[in-house]
Amino acid sequence: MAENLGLEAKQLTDMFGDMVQALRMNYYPPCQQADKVVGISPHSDPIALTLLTETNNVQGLQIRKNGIWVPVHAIPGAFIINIGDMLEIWSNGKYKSIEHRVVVNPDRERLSVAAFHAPNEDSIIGPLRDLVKKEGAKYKSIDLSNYYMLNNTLQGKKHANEMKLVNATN
Ligand SMILES: O=C(O)CCC(=O)C(=O)O
Ligand SMILES: [Fe+2]
Repeated sequence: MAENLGLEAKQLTDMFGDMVQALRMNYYPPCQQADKVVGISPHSDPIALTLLTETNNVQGLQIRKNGIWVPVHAIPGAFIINIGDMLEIWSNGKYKSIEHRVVVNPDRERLSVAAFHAPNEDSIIGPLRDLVKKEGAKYKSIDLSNYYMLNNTLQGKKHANEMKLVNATN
């Protein structure tokens, strides 16, 4: 991913410092009125990178592409990799975090495990210096504790959008 940005791999991996990994297990009971509810509201993950697995192979994850909800057909047993808001910010907007939601199934329960990857607490969240030199910063730089204090509701791409500088073009 770093090479694709014209950087050395180390420049991106160094951003994680002593990396933090957090696991979330999600359980979505079946719902007879599945079309009237959501399993998880639309959001992007505020961290850097998510590895996700649908443990009982029931689909339900959808990503928002060009304003349209697209179902993810995961290969059974494979990880789904989602880019989080931090990677969008570090890459100065070259990588976009993915907005996603989960719909429920009328007949079957669904289980998933998400492994979130983020830097340790003394990190600064902001665009990588070499990218800023070339193209100017499109996002603010703030320390991690303040970053996590940004409104943490599940509401679209909250963190990425709040970090965006007003004059940035994309
Ligand atoms: O259950 C899923 O497939 C997605 C869960 C999710 O988006 C999350 O835990 O942040
Ligand atoms: Fe998520």
